[in-house]
Amino acid sequence: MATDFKSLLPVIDISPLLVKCDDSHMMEDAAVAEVVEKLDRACRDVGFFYLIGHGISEGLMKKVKEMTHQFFELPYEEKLKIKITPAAGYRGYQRIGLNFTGGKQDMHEAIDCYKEFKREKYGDTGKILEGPNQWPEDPQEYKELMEEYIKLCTDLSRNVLRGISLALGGSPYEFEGKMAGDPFWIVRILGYPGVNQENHIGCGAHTDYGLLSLINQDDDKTALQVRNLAGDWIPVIPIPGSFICNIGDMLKILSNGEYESTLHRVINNSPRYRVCVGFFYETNFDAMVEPLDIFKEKYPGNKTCQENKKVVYGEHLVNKLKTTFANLVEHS
Ligand SMILES: N=C(N)NCCCC[C@H](N)C(=O)O
Ligand SMILES: O=C(O)CCC(=O)C(=O)O
Ligand SMILES: [Fe+2]
Repeated sequence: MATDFKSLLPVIDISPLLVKCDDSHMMEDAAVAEVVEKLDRACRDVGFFYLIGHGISEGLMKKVKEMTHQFFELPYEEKLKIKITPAAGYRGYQRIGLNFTGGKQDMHEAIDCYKEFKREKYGDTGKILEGPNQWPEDPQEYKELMEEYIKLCTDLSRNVLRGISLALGGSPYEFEGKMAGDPFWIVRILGYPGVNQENHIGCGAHTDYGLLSLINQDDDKTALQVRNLAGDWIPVIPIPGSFICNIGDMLKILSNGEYESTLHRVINNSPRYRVCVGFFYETNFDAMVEPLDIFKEKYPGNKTCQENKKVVYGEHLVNKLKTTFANLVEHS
């Protein structure tokens, strides 16, 4: 059963897997097999882990956060130039309190971005997300930096998922091809004001929606919390240069419930402003997601998941958007 942990999340050095990630016999390498074993333990016990040795430079990760701080420090009117609206495909800047989780306002502001796609590519389901991303003009190099960063995070996520696919007992490629050969992605650029007496929930308890999340958070504040089976909230103390990785709802379904998407929330108790950039690697937007045959065979005991779960990823995302932005109307 997942989420049975007490304190520190596991730390996984993924570098041996990255060296061999294009070799279909990667599991024959002892160092790769060791990484895969660690991924299995982490995904089974916690659903969250620190990722190190991932090949994205600490300099780039820092620059992304520094520029994000610069953006959120701009005057409100300036930020509103890229305001999120339904007409803009729910892409762009949202003020503090616009995002709802579990029916409550979240104390964060954000820029939401989604992979861009051709109009009508995903029919009626995809329509509400159509539109180009809205990048700020200030800081000037932000768009370019983020596009480079997104490319690196996409490649890294695919490779980490090869390890997770092996960890579940599949080939390295169970989360590619039909399911995620054309992976959708989400980027949330998040800013959390320093501690505030009234409501200090930066982001309420939720699970992430897709396959794998890569969280790049400020090094000097602890705000993210992960819930274990006992119901305790475990703080995720930052490790500089690491990503926090966690499993999303689609991976839970595809794995036939063998791995779970773990609940987490954010409370910035520091007096200082915190930023975090979340990259969310998802299945294909139009994938019909249900437990994979191979994992139904391997884990036949997991009946609840098999019986209840079958969802088109894009519909899952759009449903989440509708509750998250129930207050967002054209003229707000
Ligand atoms: N793509 C991700 N992970 N987004 C999470 C956003 C925060 C939770 C959201 N308001 C909700 O209610 O789901
Ligand atoms: O701010 C964080 O550390 C995590 C944010 C988060 O959980 C999310 O956007 O899904
Ligand atoms: Fe999350």
